[in-house]
Amino acid sequence: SIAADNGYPVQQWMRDQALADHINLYRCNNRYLPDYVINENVQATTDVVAAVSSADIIFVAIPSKAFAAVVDQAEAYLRPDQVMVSTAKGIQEDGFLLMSEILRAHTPSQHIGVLSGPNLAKEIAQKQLTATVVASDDAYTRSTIQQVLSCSYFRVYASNDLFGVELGGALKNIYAIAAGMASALGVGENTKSMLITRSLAEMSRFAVAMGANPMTFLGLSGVGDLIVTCMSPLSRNFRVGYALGEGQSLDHAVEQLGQVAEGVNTIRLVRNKALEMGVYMPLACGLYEVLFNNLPVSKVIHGLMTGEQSTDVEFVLPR
Ligand SMILES: NC(=O)C1=CN([C@@H]2O[C@H](COP(=O)(O)OP(=O)(O)OC[C@H]3O[C@@H](n4cnc5c(N)ncnc54)[C@H](O)[C@@H]3O)[C@@H](O)[C@H]2O)C=CC1
Ligand SMILES: O=C(CO)COP(=O)(O)O
Repeated sequence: SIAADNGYPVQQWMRDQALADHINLYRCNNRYLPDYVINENVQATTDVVAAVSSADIIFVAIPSKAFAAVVDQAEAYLRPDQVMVSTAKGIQEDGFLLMSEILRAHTPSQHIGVLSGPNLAKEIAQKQLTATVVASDDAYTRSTIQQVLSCSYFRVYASNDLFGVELGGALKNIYAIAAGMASALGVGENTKSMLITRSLAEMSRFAVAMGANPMTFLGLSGVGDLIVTCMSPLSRNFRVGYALGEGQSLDHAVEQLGQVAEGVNTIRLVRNKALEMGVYMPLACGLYEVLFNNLPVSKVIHGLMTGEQSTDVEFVLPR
């Protein structure tokens, strides 16, 4: 919609023909943003060939579980000169792949990027002042996305640390679940601050082990996205955590949400990967035990508070 507001013709691909017809007729997506008027430059379609074959830029905004399957449907119609950008914040279980890695493996594009940052969809729809990060190792991709998406309420900053930006978006969902749970349990502000800051330490430790630059976590896609997702009930991951903190089961919390909360799956994948790589992630591992092995939260908190006394910023004073 931002690209359309900026005057570019946009094709929005979706599976549901009735919803596509509704959007084209009434300029409105009732299910997600009933109060938002969709620009005339957006044409909804269920025809993947029509959607991708004439496009210069393709944003893939599909939950990570279905990301590769949808990209595969389009692959035969894609060209190397097209810019392909992922907006998904998750990890594919098979091969522990990031979305940029799927784009690289499943498309001929020479211009791959990711878009990530503190970007709650509902607030962007309200035109709240917002900033994001486009990450790519390709300067053309970065400048093209900055040009197409920047407007009076949306700023696009650039990075060349694709993995760092992408991992920031995926990993913060884990800690948003923890923060939602803490909020439901009525913890103090000191506690929330400790949780968010130690989450950042853990996220950046893991990302560095995966080849990312720790400095990226100082930016919008790191600390920025972590703050918004750990503090806002607009975050679906936060809401799942809140429901768990109120005593609901994980299945019930996810079912009640009715939308994707990537963190639920990401915890499992990251916890296993951390154990495999020997990366110390007490928060993610503790949350995993609560979610999947019914360990009482109080036990996890006790373990965390009495665990190893370590350093504050390990990139300053190593652990
Ligand atoms: N909603 C938000 O505020 C933000 C979401 N994201 C990320 O964007 C990704 C998508 O999230 P949302 O759009 O919010 O999720 P959502 O749950 O609100 O919507 C997902 C959409 O994808 C469609 N979908 C699911 N499986 C599909 C498949 N196999 N083929 C085609 N379409 C399929 C669903 O029908 C639905 O319309 C996630 O990785 C999320 O982390 C990133 C930034 C902000
Ligand atoms: O990534 C987001 C905001 O930047 C959206 O978070 P949720 O997926 O938790 O709603």
